[in-house]
Amino acid sequence: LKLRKRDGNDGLRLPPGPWQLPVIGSLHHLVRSPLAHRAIADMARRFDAPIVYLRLGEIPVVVASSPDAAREVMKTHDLNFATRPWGPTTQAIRAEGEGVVFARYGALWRQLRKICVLELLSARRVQSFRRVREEEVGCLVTAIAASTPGEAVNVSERIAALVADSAVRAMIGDRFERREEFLEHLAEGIKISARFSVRDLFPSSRLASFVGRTTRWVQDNHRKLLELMDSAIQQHQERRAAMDSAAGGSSEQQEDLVDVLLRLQKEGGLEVPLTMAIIKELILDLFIAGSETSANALQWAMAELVRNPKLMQKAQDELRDKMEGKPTVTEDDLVGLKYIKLIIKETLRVHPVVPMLLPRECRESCKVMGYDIPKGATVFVNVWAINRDPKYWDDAETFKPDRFEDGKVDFKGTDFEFTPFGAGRRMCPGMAFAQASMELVLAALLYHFDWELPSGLGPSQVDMTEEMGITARRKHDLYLHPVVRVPQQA
Ligand code: HEM
Repeated sequence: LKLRKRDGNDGLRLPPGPWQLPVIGSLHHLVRSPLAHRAIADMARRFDAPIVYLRLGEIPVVVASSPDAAREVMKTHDLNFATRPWGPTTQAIRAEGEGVVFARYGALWRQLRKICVLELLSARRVQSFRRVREEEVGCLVTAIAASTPGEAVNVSERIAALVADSAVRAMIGDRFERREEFLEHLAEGIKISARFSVRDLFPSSRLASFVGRTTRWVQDNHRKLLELMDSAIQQHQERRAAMDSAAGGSSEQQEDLVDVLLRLQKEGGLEVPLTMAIIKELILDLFIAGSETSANALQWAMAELVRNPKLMQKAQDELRDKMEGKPTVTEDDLVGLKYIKLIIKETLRVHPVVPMLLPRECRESCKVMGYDIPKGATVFVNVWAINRDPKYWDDAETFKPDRFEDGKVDFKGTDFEFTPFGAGRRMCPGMAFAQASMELVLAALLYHFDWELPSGLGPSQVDMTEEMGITARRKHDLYLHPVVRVPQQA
């Protein structure tokens, strides 16, 4: 790995980066390691640089790799980096409505963001889905308790199904007839979107567009998902109309997120009208942003705990002391529990499921850490590297939830050595939603069961191989034997 010349690029002082080849730029430095966050962390360490510059195909890419660089991107110059790149794949599928996650900075994004923060993902709304979460977790515990004795349970699969089911109920409601079909296409979409799209790296090349089959797959899948959203919306409208006429126009019921959006659309008065296309994209965005992330974080948490039986025991002792044999875990029981929260924080430090945050784009040339960042560059923040940097963390590679006990560092977006949800204007608005679902699931799994590894496997042998999809997830499913300790009341 040689240092690319720092100067000499139109007089710009670009951040250091590896040497480049014509056409492909720095791509060859990443092909051997599909886990880009690791390869780029390695580069930053070798250059001893807080920020790294690469060129991936035609795209200039800058990766902030220290807390100070992260602060400059997400606080000092937040507004300048508050847009997302708009590559050919995004363009192709978001022709009618941008959604919020990949929306460009502007009036539409500002409005959708406000709707997310104030209406869809607010603490009050998250609280309104408490019954959904408790019921779904109850079903999970029942299913695990009923599993065949002596057979290991696929914990990864169970967690993913629970998170997806809870999300469908909160977002589209209990009665969506095409639920299975929707979840299947969503899973397929998540798989395809994780594929590398040649066309996005060479947006001006017609050849890349020709070989870029991924874009077409993504497009087909997206079209199908939109059609399914159409039918969900139609079902909502029919139900609402029936209820309104039965109740003389004053029906009150628990709203799911589609209900909320349809109500806001009807009330009107918004700066940018909420079209059906926007509503559909927004709901899909929330599904994709919300399910994979929380499910993967929970799987990592369980894997870390079986690797560290003493920590698992500590969490179980706290839960079982507090609960005194109560037959079900409810969200009231979580108040005052400390260790579960520390475990979730430490999981997101060691396994930040969105390891380089989502890409931002530099709107106007500016300087970060004294280096020139060209207009149009794609900008990432390598939180995976920052979260494991021994300059900021003692014993950085070790899973130690107790490190957060003094409460000094949190993931709320003000401590730049720890931003698994990002920071600033584009920070994750789903933090409260994620926390509520992760805490209850983890508490129930640890309270009702003890967990044993398949025979012959010691804690240090638990496979922790990582795979990059749209999130950094476990490559292999986690299988464990549950032993019921506190039976759940039917
Ligand atoms: C462990 C769980 C989660 C993690 C680690 C996570 C992490 C993130 C990260 C890193 C970003 C990008 C931030 C940036 O660019 O600075 C993001 C954006 C976003 N997340 Fe989450 N997220 C989680 C759960 C959720 C949930 C449950 C929802 C909604 C139900 C959600 C909705 C969103 C949305 C809408 C955005 C886009 C925000 C924007 O671009 O303005 N996330 N999330």
